[in-house]
Amino acid sequence: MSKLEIEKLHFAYDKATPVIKGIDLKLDNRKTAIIGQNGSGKTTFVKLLKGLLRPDSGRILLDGTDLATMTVAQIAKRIGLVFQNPDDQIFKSTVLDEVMVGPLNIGQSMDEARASSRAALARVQLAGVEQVNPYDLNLAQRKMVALASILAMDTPIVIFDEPTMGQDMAGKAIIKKVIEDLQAEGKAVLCILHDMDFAAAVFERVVVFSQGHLLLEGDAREVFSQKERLQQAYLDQPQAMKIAHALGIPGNLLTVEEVEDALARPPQLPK
Ligand SMILES: Nc1ncnc2c1ncn2[C@@H]1O[C@H](COP(=O)(O)OP(=O)(O)OP(=O)(O)O)[C@@H](O)[C@H]1O
Repeated sequence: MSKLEIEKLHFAYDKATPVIKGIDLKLDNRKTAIIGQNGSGKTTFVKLLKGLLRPDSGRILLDGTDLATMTVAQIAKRIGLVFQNPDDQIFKSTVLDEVMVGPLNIGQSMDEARASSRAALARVQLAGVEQVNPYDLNLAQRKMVALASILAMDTPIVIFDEPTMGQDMAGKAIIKKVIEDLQAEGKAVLCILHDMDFAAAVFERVVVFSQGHLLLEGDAREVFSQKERLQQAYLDQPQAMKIAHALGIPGNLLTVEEVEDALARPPQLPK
């Protein structure tokens, strides 16, 4: 598995207003969610990881090599970033041509790019729309096209910026499966999310950003159980955990399924 290590990272768009303030983080083999209120620096952080912005100080090591010494092409083969807004990414006039851009850019042959792009479209349930103009699809579908274009590149690290925004239950289920399959394939997955329920249901590790700092990080259950610290970052606990607490169910449950299981068990009588 590819390793991404972030050391004492600092960044400001404008020197007077620092945005990333000394972040240290190592990606490991756990699926990792980044949460944090609007403007806490999440998107800026992942743009730094992808080499789209350069740190003011600190280092990002990709498998031990400083990202600052790598070319855009070298980074593109190793790190895929699915943008929050697909329209920042889409510019071709057919879905297939659009998805093929990334694979062709990183050196896949025409045949390889066509095959990997068709397979990626099938993974996001868009088989059959290859010849459609992406702008004849709705926003949720365009987000899937943008996701497919990154999947087709088969990078060892995949970063998502708000993949579930604007997706219905079916779309979220597709994204959940994609993320779980990527992990099963040995890839590192990092995902910015506002949806605490999705983060709790899908991710093993949660990183909390607050005003450019890393406020909390750890296993999802442990992080989401820290209600007061989350409130400090203007974040809420997952719905299932709040319901479980309201019902007096112990154990900091993360998902509706865990609550259902707890309710189905016979009550524990006090000894
Ligand atoms: N291109 C830019 N130029 C100047 N300032 C920027 C730029 N992009 C973001 N910022 C500022 O940097 C700060 C962090 O923004 P960023 O988008 O990284 O936060 P975020 O946590 O991803 O927010 P959101 O959840 O709303 O996407 C904000 O104050 C934002 O206004």
